[in-house]
Amino acid sequence: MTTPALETEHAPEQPPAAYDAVVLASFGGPEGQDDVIPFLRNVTRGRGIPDERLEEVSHHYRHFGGVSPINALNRDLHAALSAELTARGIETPLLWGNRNWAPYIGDVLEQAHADGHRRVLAITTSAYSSYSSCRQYREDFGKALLERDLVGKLRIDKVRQYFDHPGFLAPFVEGVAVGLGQVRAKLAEAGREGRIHVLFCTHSIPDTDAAASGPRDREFEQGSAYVAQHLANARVIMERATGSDGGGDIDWSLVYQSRSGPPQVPWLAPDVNDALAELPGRGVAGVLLVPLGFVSDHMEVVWDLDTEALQTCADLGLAAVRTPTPGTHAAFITGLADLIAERVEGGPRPAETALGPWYDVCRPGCCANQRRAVPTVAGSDACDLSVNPAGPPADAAPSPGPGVPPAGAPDRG
Ligand SMILES: CC1=C(CCC(=O)O)c2cc3nc(cc4[nH]c(cc5[nH]c(cc1n2)c(C)c5CCC(=O)O)c(CCC(=O)O)c4C)C(CCC(=O)O)=C3C
Ligand SMILES: [Fe+2]
Repeated sequence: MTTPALETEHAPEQPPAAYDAVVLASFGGPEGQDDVIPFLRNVTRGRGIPDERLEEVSHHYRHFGGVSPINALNRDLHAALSAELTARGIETPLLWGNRNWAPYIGDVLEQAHADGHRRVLAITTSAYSSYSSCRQYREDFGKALLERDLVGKLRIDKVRQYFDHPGFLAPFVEGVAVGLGQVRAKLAEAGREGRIHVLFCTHSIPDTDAAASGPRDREFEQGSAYVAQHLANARVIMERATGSDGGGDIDWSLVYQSRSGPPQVPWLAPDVNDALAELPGRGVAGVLLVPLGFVSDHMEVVWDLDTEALQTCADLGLAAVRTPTPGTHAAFITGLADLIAERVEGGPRPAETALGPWYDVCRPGCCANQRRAVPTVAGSDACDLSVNPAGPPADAAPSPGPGVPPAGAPDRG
């Protein structure tokens, strides 16, 4: 018997394989008023989010009857993607499970194993690289395998982060092109003149998570793969959406939203509302809000942008339009099916920025935000359960790099 290597070098690409099932993995959300608090407890367990923040966020959900839009959106996405796979002759069943609400990913994986599946491919509703948007999914898969005694019995691989896949970008290019026309029309209707500014909006994350995003052995703009991926996307989108109509002089910036955590902990800034407040003084009369960080119109979009940020625009006298998320846009569904086909049948790995195509197998320590080694899947980490089926060795903690919080920092499993 050979001892498994601690830092097994996998290629960033994984050869195509005969998967028994594909699992669409998402965040999950409450489905009624009674679910709101249990859901928020699931999300924030052990993560040092202040009670006042939870209280505030609970009102966003209560405002919509305690129902997050996310589960219905995922059911639609699941139906559209299943139909697309079937139409292409890919017979692999598409399952759906969430990290924070039923159907829980652990239950879905356990059932998949009971149904005879041995190797599954995960695809998440998260496009970029960071702890929250990539590694936490890998850790939750690992936890599910450990808790359900499935280590070594069920293998989970993962589709690469698809921030710069053509199918994810196309709906934004279209949205910005159409949206700029809508803002211009609003200004003309009001007989107003002034510049238009495009705000690309994404989820804020702690500065330490931003610095730890992506593989440790690569340098990124602003020291963060998460930030660099958004900036690279914004440039491609602006070029494509404005290239032909002379709008190339339109200013844009990347801004952040939905910050939580204690105020003394630094998170990516500026907040979208603070950025908006600066614009009228710079001669800006119209604003396009582009939800670049999000896959569908879930709570972060319908509350933080459509409710709060659009109100800020109204207060400031800015004409504003929010562009669509990819949702079930045909190009996005085609793109997700292509990403799955890439792993089932092989084929090209398209990417629209110089940063990608991203890794099928995450590099050691990629997006890790704790000193302790947490079991994962779909990586070349020492703690990857497919590399070390016995679980992470005691000395497998990734060496502390930039962004790794000191020992004793809140556990965010
Ligand atoms: C990068 C990122 C994405 C984008 C990528 C992706 O799409 O996956 C995202 C998506 C989402 N975040 C969501 C909801 C929440 N996120 C929270 C808290 C946090 N998010 C974080 C990051 C992200 N989150 C972080 C660093 C925290 C702090 C706590 C921690 O370190 O984990 C909290 C706690 C309360 C609060 O503080 O807001 C809630 C309720 C929902 C569901 C929405 C719905 O119900 O429709 C979705 C899709
Ligand atoms: Fe979140």
